[in-house]
Amino acid sequence: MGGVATVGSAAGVSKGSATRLFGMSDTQSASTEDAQEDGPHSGDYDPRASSLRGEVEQAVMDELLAVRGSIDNIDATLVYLLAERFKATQRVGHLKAVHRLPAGDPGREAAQIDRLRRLAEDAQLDPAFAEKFLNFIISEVIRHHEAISRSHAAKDA
Ligand SMILES: C=C(O[C@@H]1C=C(C(=O)O)C=C[C@H]1O)C(=O)O
Repeated sequence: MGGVATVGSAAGVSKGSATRLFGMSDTQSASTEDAQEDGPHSGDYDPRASSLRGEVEQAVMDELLAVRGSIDNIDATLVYLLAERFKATQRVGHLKAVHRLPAGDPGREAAQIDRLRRLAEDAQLDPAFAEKFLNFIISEVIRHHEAISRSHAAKDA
């Protein structure tokens, strides 16, 4: 089986979401195909939604909206990255279920947390936050692995 696919190809990134993912301008990403304003599932998302409208000067609002454009790009990227990570961990879950291995691997987790804390320090991110975030994800992964293991055991019964 091949390795984990790249974020874009695996997630089926359209022109609209590529625009957001990689910060391209509309003209950079434009093609002769149908011009798509939004990504595949952005629905009626309003990037200008705010409770501050009318409360702040227009120039401040404009700057806020510009920065929020970057925040939206980053959030979209995070969703695709997390989706890709969960695809990989689901594969681990099936492997563990087939070979009757425990859902969690505390030794691996300790090494990951140690590494991520150091990476966070390098990146000027709060290491305690990085640890909490990883633990949050891992606990969800373990929940998935337990479910995979149960359904695998039920099939055998
Ligand atoms: C994905 C795995 O299963 C669990 C989840 C982990 C993770 O999300 O990184 C790490 C270790 C395990 O507790 C694994 O063992 O590699």
